[in-house]
Amino acid sequence: MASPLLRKPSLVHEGDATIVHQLLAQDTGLEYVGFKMIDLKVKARYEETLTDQECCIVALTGRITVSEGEHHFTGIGTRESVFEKKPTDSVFVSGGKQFLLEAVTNATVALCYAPSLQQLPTRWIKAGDVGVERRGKYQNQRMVHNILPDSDPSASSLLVVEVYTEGGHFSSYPPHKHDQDRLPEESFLEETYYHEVEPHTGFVFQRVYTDNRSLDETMSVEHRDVVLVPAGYHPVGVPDGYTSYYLNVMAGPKRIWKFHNDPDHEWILARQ
Ligand SMILES: O=C(O)C[C@@H](O)[C@H](O)C(=O)CO
Repeated sequence: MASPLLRKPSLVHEGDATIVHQLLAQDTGLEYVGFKMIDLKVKARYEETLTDQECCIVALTGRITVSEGEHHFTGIGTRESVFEKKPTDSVFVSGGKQFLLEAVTNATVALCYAPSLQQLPTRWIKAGDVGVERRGKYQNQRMVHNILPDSDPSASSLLVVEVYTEGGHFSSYPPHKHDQDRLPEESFLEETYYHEVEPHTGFVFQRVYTDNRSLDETMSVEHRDVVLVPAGYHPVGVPDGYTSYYLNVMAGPKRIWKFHNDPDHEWILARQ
């Protein structure tokens, strides 16, 4: 039986847009994180009015114009494939506002949602301002694009990152979790993983498990699948020959990413 945490692309046509994923509270049971993935053909338009959620619009591939009120960010987006491995542009919009997307080329756009706790200015998060971070060693090396990290005060509850993991490597590893609101040791954050794999016929493995194993799901994840992480450790392993990309959205009661490593595997970090 398929895991309830693994969501396959659904391809629902809505006007000019194809909704590849729509994972809102009613679809997932998540309280804080929402996610949509949308494909737009050139010249297609997609409009949305935010209520109590803020949104980070990530120009995943292709070029789009994003308009909100008097703001027009024209032709933003930097890549034709996420596997060009360069940062892209995003736009942050607070709750209560309306935005319009117009595709300048064929485009794929991620809409990342979390509760809007404060009205904040609409902001173009420029590709050039996205922090690129290399983490880990040996087969634990991976590259992270920090689109909306907790050090950036542009959002009230959203956190957004992209991660690249080469074949034969693990990321989100050693396994860590952030499912207890007990700062300063750990924060409570739900998380979604939107995965892409190059070549697209590939797959990765993701395990989501808690200390007492009341949750313990190991999933074969394919190109464009989403994995929900309501709680627990959530490592990703990539088979040889394939490259993994994922986009993470995180949110919880406090906008701090403070994770707790699985003590059984934390020794990985201490290797010389
Ligand atoms: O460092 C990584 O391998 C990426 C993870 O930190 C990932 O963004 C995540 O699990 C966040 O909680």
